[in-house]
Amino acid sequence: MAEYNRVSECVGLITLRNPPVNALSAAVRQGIVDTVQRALSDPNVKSVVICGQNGIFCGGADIKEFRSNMTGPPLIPMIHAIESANKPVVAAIEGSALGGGLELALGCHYRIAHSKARLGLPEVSLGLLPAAGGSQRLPRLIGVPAALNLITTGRHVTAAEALQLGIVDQVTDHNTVAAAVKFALSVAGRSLDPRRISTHPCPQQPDLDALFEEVMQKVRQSARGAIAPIACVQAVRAAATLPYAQGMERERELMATLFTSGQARALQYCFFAERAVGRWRMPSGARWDTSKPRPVHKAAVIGLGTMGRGITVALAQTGLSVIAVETQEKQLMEAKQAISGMLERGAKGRGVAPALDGVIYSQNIQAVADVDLVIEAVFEDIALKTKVFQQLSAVCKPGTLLCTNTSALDVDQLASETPNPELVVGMHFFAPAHVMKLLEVVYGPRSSPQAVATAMQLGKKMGKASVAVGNCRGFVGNRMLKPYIEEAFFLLEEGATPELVDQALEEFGFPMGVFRMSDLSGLDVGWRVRKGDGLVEPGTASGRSARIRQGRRYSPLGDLLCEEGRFGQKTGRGWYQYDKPGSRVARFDPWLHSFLGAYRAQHGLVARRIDHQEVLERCLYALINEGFHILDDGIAAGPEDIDVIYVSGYGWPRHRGGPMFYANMVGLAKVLERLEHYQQLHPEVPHLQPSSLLRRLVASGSPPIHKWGEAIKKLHSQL
Ligand SMILES: CC/C=C\C/C=C/C(=O)SCCNC(=O)CCNC(=O)[C@H](O)C(C)(C)COP(=O)(O)OP(=O)(O)OC[C@H]1O[C@@H](n2cnc3c(N)ncnc32)[C@H](O)[C@@H]1OP(=O)(O)O
Repeated sequence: MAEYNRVSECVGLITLRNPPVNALSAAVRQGIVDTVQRALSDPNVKSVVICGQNGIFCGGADIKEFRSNMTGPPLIPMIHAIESANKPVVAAIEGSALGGGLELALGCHYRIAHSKARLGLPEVSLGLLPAAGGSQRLPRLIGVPAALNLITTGRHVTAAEALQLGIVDQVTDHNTVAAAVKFALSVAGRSLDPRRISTHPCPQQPDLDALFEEVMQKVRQSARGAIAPIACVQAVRAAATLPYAQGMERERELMATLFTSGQARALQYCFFAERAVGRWRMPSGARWDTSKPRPVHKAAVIGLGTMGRGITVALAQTGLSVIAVETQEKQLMEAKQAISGMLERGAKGRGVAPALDGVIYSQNIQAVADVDLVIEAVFEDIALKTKVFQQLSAVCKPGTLLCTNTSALDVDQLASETPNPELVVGMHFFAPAHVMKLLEVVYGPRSSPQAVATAMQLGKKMGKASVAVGNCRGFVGNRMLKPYIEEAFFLLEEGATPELVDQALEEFGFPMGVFRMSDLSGLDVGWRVRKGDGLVEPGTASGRSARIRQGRRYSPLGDLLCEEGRFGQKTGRGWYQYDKPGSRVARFDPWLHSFLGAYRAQHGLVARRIDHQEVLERCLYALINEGFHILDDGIAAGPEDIDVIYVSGYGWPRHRGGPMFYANMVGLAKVLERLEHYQQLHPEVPHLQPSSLLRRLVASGSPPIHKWGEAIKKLHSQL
């Protein structure tokens, strides 16, 4: 919908009305077409202003419409009609002008923005390109290099940067609509030809071919298989080399391919999934909209190792006052220096003052007496954490929320050691905690809805993709990672190499394959866990029985590497070799390959040829299968929760939508069939046994992913 008013006697004011972001739905497009026509045909109107209601200009095309039959007037002729108008049309940009919203503004003759507004063409992040003329108009307005940067990254720019680039004509700190109306009056009657961007050539650019070649190479490298960034470069190239009409034809062709692609579906699914996980719910029936978070003004972090430092920075950057506690003086001093450095670097990047005064350092746990929330980040040891929780329960004011940063420990056990288990939740941060997007908020059976709501809200404030998950070993992310890593080990035993496995996974789109990732995080981490589980035995035994532990197939390869002191990058040796400890470039290691040969000989294993397809099926389907177990157990509320966790914290390629979305795309019946196939070949591997939920979903006709929730409920009620 678009509302029309005449203001200041001779300015037609068009207001887009489609909460919450004034997306360009069919009704809004129709409204714009009608009101523009009305303004242009009214002889009393000398100029026109277009704005959006509720302080937001326009969030772009209505993404929900993309999966239905599009009706209503198309965007391109609508924008063209505005640009060809014989009266000046001014866009009054508050809040956001994104995607089709900015394309609409580029069709206007002038653009006035509020200083807090953000502008951008983020279509690439939805697997698309700015196909309402944006890929053709923006390079003509701001030049090819700047347009390439904005269109291929989808980044949003501030009003100040937009002014500097020449996207907007004026920035105001005051009422944007009033400024735009005043501006519209001042330009009434002026020639509009120079203001019609589509009629301009692109600004001259020396050595265009070399520029495009360089950009294309960079984009291919960072895209990791995503096709939209490449199409964006091709569309801008058309703008730079073809007349406008032909450029528009190229834009249309490229968009036609992207629009129906699986990648666009995956990326748009991620967009909505990220928003859906904020609407969390617990098996008890508690939900986001019925649970009120507690106000948090002051927080504390206990333990200032790598995780505690990152968490302190993340909290301080939200403007909270933070008490950072470390009992050892030397470590406290080192942490203070490191945290100050991180705050300073972060503030520099964001052009703000560092929140150094927001952090108070203390060696004494008593200092946290009056905080609203504590995040304990001491060493991953249940006895130590229990002790800290007992101290905190004695020291903190009544009602203080006690959060534990743990990647695998039992949150409920910890809660049961405190007098108020309802105040305890897990907050599983990922290293480095001030950088990584993901936060798993872990609730136990006794966590109160208010405690979960508070942790979720705090996560959002810290800019995290926060996902509420149930309490189980490894929660969601690490629990699914276990079968994935185990399959990779088994593949090595059977004849694969770390290079082959990593290459298959990296070609799939992971930034790092499983072995390069393990080298980065440290092989000793898993070793310690396996030792704790009683799985590690001396490596001298041979044969099949030496590779069966606790009744299931077990590969001791990781343990054997650790026994050699090969902990990964930090020791300069792991699954690969590195120039020196801490170096990041992984190189082929002849030692590792002869070690694998000797290991296979010792255990009577005959190496066979393994292809990329087997690597992907075994590693990914084992991980996905665990995802189905997690859904069946009610640990994750829906497939979106799992997918957001994997895309934002585990490097799953976003253009493949997350593991559960991927399973849906591949076809549940196919995933089931391949799991059954591998399970027959490896009966001693329980994680290849298809989950009963997967079987039940296939038996009920493999409903599409957005219907899994209903299907799971129905299937559970039939049990
Ligand atoms: C045929 C096509 C031809 C031409 C090409 C044009 C293509 C496009 O324009 S594609 C769309 C490009 N626009 C975007 O990618 C912007 C997406 N939106 C955002 O980035 C943000 O929503 C925002 C910055 C505009 C506002 O952020 P915030 O205030 O944090 O709100 P939320 O993100 O939580 O969003 C609130 C609510 O609105 C829904 N929503 C947002 N944008 C759209 C949209 N473009 N279409 C449909 N719905 C949108 C969002 O999903 C939230 O609702 P739910 O919580 O119910 O999911």
